[in-house]
Amino acid sequence: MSYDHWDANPSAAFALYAVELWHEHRIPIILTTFCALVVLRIYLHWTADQKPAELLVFPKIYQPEPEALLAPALAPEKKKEEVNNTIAKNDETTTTVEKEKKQQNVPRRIKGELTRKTARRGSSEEAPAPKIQVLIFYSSITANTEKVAKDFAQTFGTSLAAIASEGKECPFLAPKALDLAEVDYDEYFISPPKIENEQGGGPVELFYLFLIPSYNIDTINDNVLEHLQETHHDFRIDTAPLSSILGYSVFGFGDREGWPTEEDGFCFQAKEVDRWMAKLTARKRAFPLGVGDWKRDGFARLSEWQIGLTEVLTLLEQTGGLGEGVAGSGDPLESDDEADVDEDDGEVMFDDAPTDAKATKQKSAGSLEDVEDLGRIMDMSRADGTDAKLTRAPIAIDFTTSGKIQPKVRKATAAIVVKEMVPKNSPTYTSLTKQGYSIVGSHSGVKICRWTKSALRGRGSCYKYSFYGINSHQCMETTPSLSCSNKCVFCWRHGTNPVGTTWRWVVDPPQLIFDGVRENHYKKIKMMRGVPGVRAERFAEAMRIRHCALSLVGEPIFYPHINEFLGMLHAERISSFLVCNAQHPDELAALQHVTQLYVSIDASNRESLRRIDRPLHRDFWERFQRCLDILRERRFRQRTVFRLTLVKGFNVEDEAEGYADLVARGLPCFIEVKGVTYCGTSTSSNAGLTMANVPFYQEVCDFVLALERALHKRGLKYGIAAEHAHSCCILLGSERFNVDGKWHTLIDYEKFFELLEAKGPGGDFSPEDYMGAATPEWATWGNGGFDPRDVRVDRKGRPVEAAAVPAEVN
Ligand SMILES: Cc1cc2nc3c(=O)[nH]c(=O)nc-3n(C[C@H](O)[C@H](O)[C@H](O)COP(=O)(O)O)c2cc1C
Ligand code: SF4
Repeated sequence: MSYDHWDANPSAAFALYAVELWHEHRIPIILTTFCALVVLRIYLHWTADQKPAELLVFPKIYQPEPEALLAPALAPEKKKEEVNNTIAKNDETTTTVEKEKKQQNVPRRIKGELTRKTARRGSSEEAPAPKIQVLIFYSSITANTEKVAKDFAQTFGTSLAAIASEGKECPFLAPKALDLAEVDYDEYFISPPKIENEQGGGPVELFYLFLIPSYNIDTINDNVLEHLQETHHDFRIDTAPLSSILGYSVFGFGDREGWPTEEDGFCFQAKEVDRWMAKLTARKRAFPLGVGDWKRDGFARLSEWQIGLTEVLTLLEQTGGLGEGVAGSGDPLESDDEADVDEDDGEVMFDDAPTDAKATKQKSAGSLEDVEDLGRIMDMSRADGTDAKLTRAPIAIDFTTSGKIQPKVRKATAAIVVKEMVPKNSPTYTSLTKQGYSIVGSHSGVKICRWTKSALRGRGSCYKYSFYGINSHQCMETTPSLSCSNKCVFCWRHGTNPVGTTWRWVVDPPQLIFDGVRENHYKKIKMMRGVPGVRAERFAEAMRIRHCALSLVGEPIFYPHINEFLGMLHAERISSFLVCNAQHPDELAALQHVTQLYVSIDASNRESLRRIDRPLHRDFWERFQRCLDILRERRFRQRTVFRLTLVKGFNVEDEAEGYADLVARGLPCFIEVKGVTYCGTSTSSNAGLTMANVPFYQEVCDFVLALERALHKRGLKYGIAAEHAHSCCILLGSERFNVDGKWHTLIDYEKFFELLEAKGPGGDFSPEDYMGAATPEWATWGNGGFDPRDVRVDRKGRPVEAAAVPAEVN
């Protein structure tokens, strides 16, 4: 290359030189530049990690003030120093101006959770937890309630002070008693007042209690009620303006001397306050309405109510809510109209569907999983301390032929693939849980019956209260075997229960079943806490099961460890009414003492029985008769009952004579006759059953009179002892239970347990040994059988004078 022209044209010469240079050294130039860029990139990346908050794309509005970035506890100097340090560090890579700009324009990067302004109750977050202020509103004319309210505030305050979770400050402020004659209604009942936390800091949430004596004369109560009602109806105000309070509950004082029943006005104003508060709070009834007679049980009832409330507030403190369940618990799935619930027929179904949905989502389990479950169940049983031999199931028991029990032990391979009767992912499980059953283990179930709910609401117990003195709200309805060997046309189990003649499933240990059914029963009772009309007194009583009806669905004596299960009930002084279908004579013969032993007598002859019960056993009639013989043998050991279910067109007409023959064979202590309940399911429709098959109460009466005549004709000493028209049910008794012209159908339960404890489950004692007091007059034949203490309602919940409503009866 020549450089002669440098002088003539230096710029052209330089360009020429640069091009030449490029051509000669372009590879090292490119590589050097590349390396320099890589180094720069690494450096920038590294410095970016050091300053994560500096994102350049957000506008200024998201930029918090520098002070806000710093902990409020820092001293101003320290804050300034830190800001300077941050800026100085940034200067290493960018200009100060750029740094400040970035500092102001970027949002703070937040790591972890947002800090809530209000800390959740029981949490350890920084913001002060809200305090709970219990306000006790009372009215009082003759000053009784005023004194009670003031004392109550003291004692309740003491119980609340003991509630605080471990290591945490007590969330409750001292309860305040407020006289409704002095408070400004607008301040408390149009919207909850803003209450100052006297202990300083943190918000205050409110819980309302009411102590209300009733007066059928004009008093302050009328003003209060009028105000509550007007507030609810005021179109300018939300219909539930008090929905932000935590909960409420009402207790009423009254006088049974002047106002013996609620229909007569006992505690009527407390009921009214309860009703309006439910509306104003959007059903935040935290505990059922309590009522007490000022002169008799007022204080006992009040202290029960207080115990219940303490439990509710403990739950509130721990979870922040009133607990799962029905209206009043804050459960959003509840009916949104209190009146609807008030007017239903008492049937509140617990839909376990979410669980089902989960269950159905589970992938289908194979036999291998069943084997694992079996292992699990056995392990659990041993952990429980249950006798290992009780868990050595599965046992394959052949129920298809009668004779001495011969458990057929199958080949080893068959035992390995043994399945659960009702696996969680089965349609049967889904269907049963949708109907309100809780499935326990793999073959047991528990459900709250309609009468238990009815009794909790003071609307009457089932016929077993009238006949045998059983409180329906203390009755647990359960079965240890959901499987049955019949497919009765009138079965209200919706045809979903498994059927079989042989136990071919996993056998759960009795302790697992007992614990599970008890736990689920109580859980369902607790869910009734917020239901309108539930009485605090009965609710408290219901938390102690006293009776078990082993009759829910399936065949209880199908369960191989039924005697052990009964032993567990009796050990807790829970009486047992066991209903069997007269198809398992061997198991019946092996059955130890139960409080009352039922055999279903669904027909008087072979053909009728086949049509009605649709039995799976080929030798059903022989089995049936053998069961009657066993009952006859046992009549001085067990309190035996024939249960006749009348289905018009199937087993009523002209069958009284046939039934009398069966009675002559079995000689039961009692005969219960009831009209069938139509459940309207496909099972019943498929079986050709319609409402026309349901007998009227008068028809049941006619049948019973015909049966009585037929019995007398045969020289059998039976008479009509009691009735429960509401359930379409009538009881005939052996004269053994008629003492000096008075029927004694009630049971002395305490005596039964004493005898059992003294003589053992197979001990020698007779039904007369635990015969109870005389049947109450109102329950005897001709008097209807409805407990005068309860309020009779029709299916809409309206009080009625007399009704014969066929109902679910077990
Ligand atoms: C005039 C009068 C009317 C009453 N009316 C009823 C009533 O309708 N229903 C009821 O259960 N109790 C009724 N009682 C009973 C009171 O509710 C009961 O005595 C209550 O404990 C009074 O509370 P106090 O002293 O706080 O006012 C009535 C009492 C009086 C004196
Ligand atoms: S109907 Fe049956 S389960 Fe219900 S309360 Fe009466 S006995 Fe108990």
